[in-house]
Amino acid sequence: MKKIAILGPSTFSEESTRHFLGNERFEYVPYKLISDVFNATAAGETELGVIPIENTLEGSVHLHVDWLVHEVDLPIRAEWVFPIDMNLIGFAAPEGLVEEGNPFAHIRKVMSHHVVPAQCSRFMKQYLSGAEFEPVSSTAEGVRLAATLQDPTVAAIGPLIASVNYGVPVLQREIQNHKDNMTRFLLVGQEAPELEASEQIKTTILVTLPEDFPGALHQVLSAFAWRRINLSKIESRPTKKKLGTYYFYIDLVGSLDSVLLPAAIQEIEAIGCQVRILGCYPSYSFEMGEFPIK
Ligand SMILES: O=C(O)C(=O)C[C@]1(C(=O)O)C=C[C@@H](O)C=C1
Repeated sequence: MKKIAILGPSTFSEESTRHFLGNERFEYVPYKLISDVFNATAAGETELGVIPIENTLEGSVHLHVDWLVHEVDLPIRAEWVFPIDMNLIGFAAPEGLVEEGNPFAHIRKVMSHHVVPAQCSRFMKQYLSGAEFEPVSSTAEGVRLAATLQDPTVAAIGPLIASVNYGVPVLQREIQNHKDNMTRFLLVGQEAPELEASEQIKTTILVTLPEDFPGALHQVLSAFAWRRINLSKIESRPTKKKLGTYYFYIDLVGSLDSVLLPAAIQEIEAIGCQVRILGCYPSYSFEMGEFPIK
């Protein structure tokens, strides 16, 4: 059975991976940090790893993009987009201590993953302004700690699966700013797993522009534009080699097996761009209701 490294246990990473890849075919190995997920996969402890890469409200997780680009050589094998419903998880105020207008005023500390305050800022401002936020390694880790403390003044924000698995009640469901809060996850690894075909294939490339070439980015974009190749994302990141130099991280809708995409890549290489292919992979969305297991 192939192993998949995930941030976990009981995290959104685990919930989303189980949704898309099921419970039977893979063994899920939980790691405390995303850097451990990258390292375990790169070292061959697991064949594959799952990385949260982008959120509706927060945009790209730059740290994870940088790891993928600079620290490891792990091709992208699939991506999926999963709805993220955040829940306030903890213990109700002891009787007599419930403040009028705010049932959560007794909470003095909230623990969760550091990306969470941005996703729940409205609720936190309204109900948890008197609480200190303590970042921990994952949303589920906050719930685990709350379970060990059994202290009504300490709560967590995380997934329902963590509330169930650690036996800490949900105080308020769906506290994220937007109903459609989504996170995009990447499946990475040296070995390609057997997955069901998806209608949507994506290719991710890194492009470094030649120095002193006016209009180079324009030429790169036009190589895709006139072939009607859709860019679903473009982002510049520092090369980390020289101040002021950047590469472009580009997600393209299309396959390397098509005629047009390799031709566009050849064209931009011809003007002196360096191109690194990070992966060509199926993309799954929650709405498709697909389980990409063969
Ligand atoms: O802490 C978790 O539950 C995770 O799986 C990590 C993570 C992230 O890093 O973005 C995944 C989805 C949510 O956006 C919040 C946290």
